[in-house]
Amino acid sequence: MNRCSLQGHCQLNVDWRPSNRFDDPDSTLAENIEFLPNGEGKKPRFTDFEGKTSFGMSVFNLGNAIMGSGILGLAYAMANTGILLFLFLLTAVAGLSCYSIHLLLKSSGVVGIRSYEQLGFRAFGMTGKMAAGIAITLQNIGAMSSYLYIVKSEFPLVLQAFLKADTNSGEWYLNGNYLVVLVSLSVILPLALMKQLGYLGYASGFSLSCMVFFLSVIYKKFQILTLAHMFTVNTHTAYTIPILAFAFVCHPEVLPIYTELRNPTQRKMQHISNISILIMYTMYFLAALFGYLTFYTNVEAELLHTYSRIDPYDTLILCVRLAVLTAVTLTVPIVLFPVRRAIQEMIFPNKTFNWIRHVAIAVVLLTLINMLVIFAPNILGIFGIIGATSAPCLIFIFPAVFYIRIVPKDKEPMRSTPKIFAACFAGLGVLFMIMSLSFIIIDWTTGSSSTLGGH
Ligand SMILES: NC(=O)C[C@H](N)C(=O)O
Repeated sequence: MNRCSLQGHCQLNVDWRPSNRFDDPDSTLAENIEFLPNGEGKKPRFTDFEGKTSFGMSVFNLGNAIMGSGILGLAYAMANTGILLFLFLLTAVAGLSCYSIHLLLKSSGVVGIRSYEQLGFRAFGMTGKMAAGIAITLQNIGAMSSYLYIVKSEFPLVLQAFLKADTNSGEWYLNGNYLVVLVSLSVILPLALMKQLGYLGYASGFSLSCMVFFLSVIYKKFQILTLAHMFTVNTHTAYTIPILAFAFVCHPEVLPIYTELRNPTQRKMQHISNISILIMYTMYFLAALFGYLTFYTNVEAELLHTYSRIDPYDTLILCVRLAVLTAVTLTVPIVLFPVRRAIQEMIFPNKTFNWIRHVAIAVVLLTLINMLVIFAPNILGIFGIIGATSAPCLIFIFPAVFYIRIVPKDKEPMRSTPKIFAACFAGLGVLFMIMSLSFIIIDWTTGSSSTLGGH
C-alpha cells in the first residue's frame, strides 16, 4: 500500500486524520503524504518517502527560492522610506515570514500532509485546494516571467558590450527574444526536468554565490554622503510593503523542500527556513543600502537600470548584470516545481508519478512563460495585481486560516493565544492586500506607473 508518487507524495497506511476535517474523497490517493506514528508511540515519523536532501542543500534551495527579482526593487524601497524605517519594515516582514512558515509546518504536522494544496483541502475542501493551487500558480508564473524578462532585456546589452558589437548590427544573438528561448531550452528546461527539487542544490548554491558577487561589486561603488535619509515618507513609501512581501515569498517551496529533506522533523525544517530567511534578510539589507548609497533619490524601481544608465560599459557593472542574470535564471526551475505540483493536484489528482506528465507540464509552462515575455511584455503589469493579491494570500492569509481550521479545537480552542495570533495575522494579510491593490489602482488612474516588487 505504501506507494510513493508525485515528488515524494506517498500513501498512508495508518490514518489518524481528525474526524471533523474535510476528508479527501479518495483517502488512498497518492497525493496524501502522511506521517506514521512509529512503533514505540514516539513522535510521528514520515516513513514512506525517504528524503535524501541534506540540511545545507535545503538551505541553498530555500534561499534560492526566496531570492529573485525582488532584490532589485529594494534600493528603491529604501530611497522612499529612509534607512531606519526600511530596516524596521524589512525586519518585520522577515519575522512574519518565519512565523507563517511555522504555521504551515505546524498544520502540516497535525494532519501529516506536506503539500500546500492538500492543507487547503483539509481546511476548506475543494475550495481551499483550488485557492492554494491557483495562488501558487499565478504567483510563481508572475515571478518566473519577471526573471525571464530580465534575461530578455539585460542579456542582449551585456553580450553586445562584451563583444563590442554595434548597437544596430542586427545579429540574432543580440535579440532578446531568441536569447530567452535559448536560455530556457539550454539551462532552465534540463533543470526543471529533474525528478526532485533536491537535485537543484548545487545550482542554487551557484545562484546564491552570483548574488554575493553582485553585492560585493555594488559595495565597491557606494559612497556615504550626508544626504542619506534615516527616515522619510513620500507618496512612494506605500510600495515598500508589497515590494518586501514579494521579496520574501518562498512559501510554495517550503513543503516540497520539507518532503525531500533527509531525516525530516518540523524543528529541522523551521531551522532551515530561519537560516535561509536570515541570510536573505542580511543580503537584502546590504543590497538596498549599497544601491541607495550609490544613487540616493535617483535610484529607479529596478536597480540594474540605474547602474546601466550611469555607466553601461563599465566591465565590473557588466559582470554584475551577468551575475544577476545567472542568479535569476537558476531560480526559475526552483519556482517551477511547486507550480507543476499545483497543476498536477488540481488537474490530475489521484495520479502517481509519471515522467511524460512531469516533462509535458514543464514544457507547457515554459512555453507559456516564454510567449508572455516575448509577445506580451505589457501584460507583465497585470502581475503587479497578481503579486498584490497572491503574495499576501500565500504568506499571511492561507497559512493562518488553514492553521485555525486544521489544528483541532480540543487541542487549541478558538480563543487560545496561538489561534488569536493566527487570526490577527490573517487580518494583517487582508489589510496589506487592500493597501497594495488600492495603490495600484491609484497609480493606474493617475497614470504614474511603478514597479511592484520586481514585476
Ligand atoms: N519566489 C517568489 O515568488 C519571488 C521571490 N521571493 C523574488 O524575490 O523574486
